[in-house]
Amino acid sequence: MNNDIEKVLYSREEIQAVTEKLGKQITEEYIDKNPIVICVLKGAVLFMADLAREIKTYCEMDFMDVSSYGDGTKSTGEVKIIKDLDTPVEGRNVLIVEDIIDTGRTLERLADLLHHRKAKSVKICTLLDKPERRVKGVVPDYVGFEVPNEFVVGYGLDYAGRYRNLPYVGILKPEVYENK
Ligand SMILES: O=P(O)(O)OC[C@H]1O[C@H](OP(=O)(O)OP(=O)(O)O)[C@H](O)[C@@H]1O
Ligand code: HPA
Ligand SMILES: [Mg+2]
Repeated sequence: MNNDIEKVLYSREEIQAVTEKLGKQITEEYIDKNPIVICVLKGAVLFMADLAREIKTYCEMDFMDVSSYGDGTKSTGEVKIIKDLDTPVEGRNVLIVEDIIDTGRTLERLADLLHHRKAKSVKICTLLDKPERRVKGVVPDYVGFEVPNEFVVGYGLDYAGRYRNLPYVGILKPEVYENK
């Protein structure tokens, strides 16, 4: 599995350090606000699990399964909601946790939906931001790292369902997906 990686971009230690920093900022901002922290499945699951332990104030967690990449490396353009939230968001402060913002389509769809449901505030925390590929005007409030315009995997991010379990984020060798 490690042989399919061209280059490690962020090590486990670097991810841990940035997650602690983001957790501190989020803790300060959300003290006494009891936010609903929403994990966007499946990619954000590892980041959510680590970030949540760095949020040192009351919060609730919920999960939403959204998919637009299927098994490929290109956005299909269609954002499918596979599992919705269990918690009503009306009047609540909501923090969306993502692994990556790429075209911005997923986040735009989600943020619109939460505003439509009358959330009091909607903010976004993403481990990775790939601004070069943006087609929608989504601007995250908390960002771990800005990544180059490459298909990255690991620490939750997949190609065709694989590599989510890598403890680091790396660039996948193009031959891995070009030979498909
Ligand atoms: O900004 P965008 O171009 O919309 O891309 C970002 C989204 O794409 C990935 O999800 P994916 O659809 O692959 O689902 P997954 O998390 O289950 O892998 C990623 O986890 C983000 O949710
Ligand atoms: O670079 C990426 N890697 C994995 N999944 C993704 N979903 C959007 N961009 C990416
Ligand atoms: Mg994916």
